[in-house]
Amino acid sequence: MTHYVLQAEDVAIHYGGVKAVDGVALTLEKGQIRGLIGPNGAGKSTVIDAITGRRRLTRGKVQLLGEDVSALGVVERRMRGLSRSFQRTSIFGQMTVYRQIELASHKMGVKDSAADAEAVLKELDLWPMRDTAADDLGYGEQRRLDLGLALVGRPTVLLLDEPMAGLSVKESLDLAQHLKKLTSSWDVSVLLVEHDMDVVFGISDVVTVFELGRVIASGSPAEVRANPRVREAYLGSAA
Ligand SMILES: Nc1ncnc2c1ncn2[C@@H]1O[C@H](COP(=O)(O)OP(=O)(O)OP(=O)(O)O)[C@@H](O)[C@H]1O
Repeated sequence: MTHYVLQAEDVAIHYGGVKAVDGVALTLEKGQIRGLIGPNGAGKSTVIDAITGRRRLTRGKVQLLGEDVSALGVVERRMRGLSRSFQRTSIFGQMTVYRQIELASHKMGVKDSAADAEAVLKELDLWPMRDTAADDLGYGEQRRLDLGLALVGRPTVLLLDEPMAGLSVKESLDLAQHLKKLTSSWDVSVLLVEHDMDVVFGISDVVTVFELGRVIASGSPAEVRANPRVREAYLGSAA
């Protein structure tokens, strides 16, 4: 039997009559990247909110390392290794790269926050910029710093909502390579919501496609790309 790091079962989030997410099942294995794609309003961000605890489940269950965390809040889930980064950067412009990562680590209660910060910054190739104020970093580096904030305390699962938004092709590629590396060097499992199809199909081990709050396809990148329903509903004939 497969031991999933993350398992969401029959997850539903309804806003009054709007079924933003309805009966979704998702799993992540250790070190796996699952790409989550679908048209605007399909429910991708909502499912991330459901898994992190930002939105209360209308129905369903979320398990982290085999434990039901559905009743826990965002902070408790984060402490147990369920981390996320946001679409918009959450860094402090005037603070140095090192200081904000170390502070985030300290706030999470990590005992040796200095060692934690150093490991995060080295992993993301930000160590040489540790004394630079965030405002003085390039945009791609700021995004890596954002990712760094999500990595303090060595999370097991990382949920990313459009991490490539606004990045150049080169910057996206660079971030994608860092993500891929993290899954092997840190054993992190990643749920990646992203509109950049080259990135999603390039680095995901499995891809899930949403439409109107439901999963319409799931499988290897090649299987999903070849799925007629996906091509019709989302990828278009150019895929
Ligand atoms: N707070 C809310 N109240 C009511 N409806 C909401 C709320 N938040 C989201 N929705 C609706 O839920 C559905 C799913 O939205 P969601 O933002 O999860 O989609 P998405 O796939 O992440 O879209 P995008 O790719 O544009 O970010 C949409 O119909 C949206 O209008």
